[in-house]
Amino acid sequence: MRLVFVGECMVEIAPDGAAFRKGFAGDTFNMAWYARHLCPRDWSVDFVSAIGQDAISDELAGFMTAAGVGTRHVQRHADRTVGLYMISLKDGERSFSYWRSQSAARRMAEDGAKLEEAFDGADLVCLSGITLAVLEGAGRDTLAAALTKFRAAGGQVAFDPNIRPRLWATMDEMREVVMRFAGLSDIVLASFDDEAAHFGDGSPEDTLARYQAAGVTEVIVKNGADPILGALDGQSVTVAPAPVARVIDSTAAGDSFNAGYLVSALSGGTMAQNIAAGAQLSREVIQHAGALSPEAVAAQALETAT
Ligand SMILES: O=C(O)C(=O)C[C@H](O)[C@H](O)CO
Repeated sequence: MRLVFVGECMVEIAPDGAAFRKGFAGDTFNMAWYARHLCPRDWSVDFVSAIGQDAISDELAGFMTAAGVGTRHVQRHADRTVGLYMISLKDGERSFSYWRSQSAARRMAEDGAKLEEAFDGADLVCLSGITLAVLEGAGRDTLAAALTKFRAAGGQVAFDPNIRPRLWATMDEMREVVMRFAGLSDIVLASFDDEAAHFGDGSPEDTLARYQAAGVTEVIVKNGADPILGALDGQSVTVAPAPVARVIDSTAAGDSFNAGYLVSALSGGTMAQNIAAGAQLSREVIQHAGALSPEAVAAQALETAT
């Protein structure tokens, strides 16, 4: 299997006791990182993005490579560098501050031929609403064309709308772009609180129905600590996640869920198994600080083995 994730990875400044810890993260990279840790060794996981040519960009590229995520399709731009974000925590619930308006990643979809080359031969291409929000110029159209070609050749597209209002010029634009790319996707992994707040959905079933109406065959509606709803080809399931005594940092809850779900699905799991795999990893991740947690991966492996 070959999995390709498209998006932006930034420097992450995460609270660590009274100090802060520097890391690297960004929603689709988080998915790639967790997928790489979960999937069989002979699968490949690649990241498509753009970074700079400075020291911090070199460090980021080295971090990706060390994690086993392929950087062959990460472009390097001399006149830009990587974005940065900081996590603030209140009772375990995260909020973000961003310094990314000029990041290199905004230029990742300038060249359609490069995208097509990156997607060629992949089984799954995964992107998010954040990927779309940051693209400059004609990037969205270029990406849409490459995804269309990839699907026509038999590939599957997974999409998490991951709505970050501050990254969009207007909410109308966000809604239009999210529904356009949902229409180019086979799998949508949505979060009910975002969808309720920005699309006015009254229930997870409303979210499911809206994406099904856009032509998506596989829809998952995550819902925090509440039951997760999934539907594939008209059959739906609901899975209740196990409760967590204390949430330390909810950053990457949805990203890790997606990784667990997608690796399980590509391994031939049933929808209920795939949702359970996603929920189990996400449960570990929110009990650790920062987006990327080797401890959460280790705890997940232990739980799976026992
Ligand atoms: O908010 C973003 O753009 C990020 O990618 C930062 C976080 O790692 C991500 O949101 C967690 O899901």
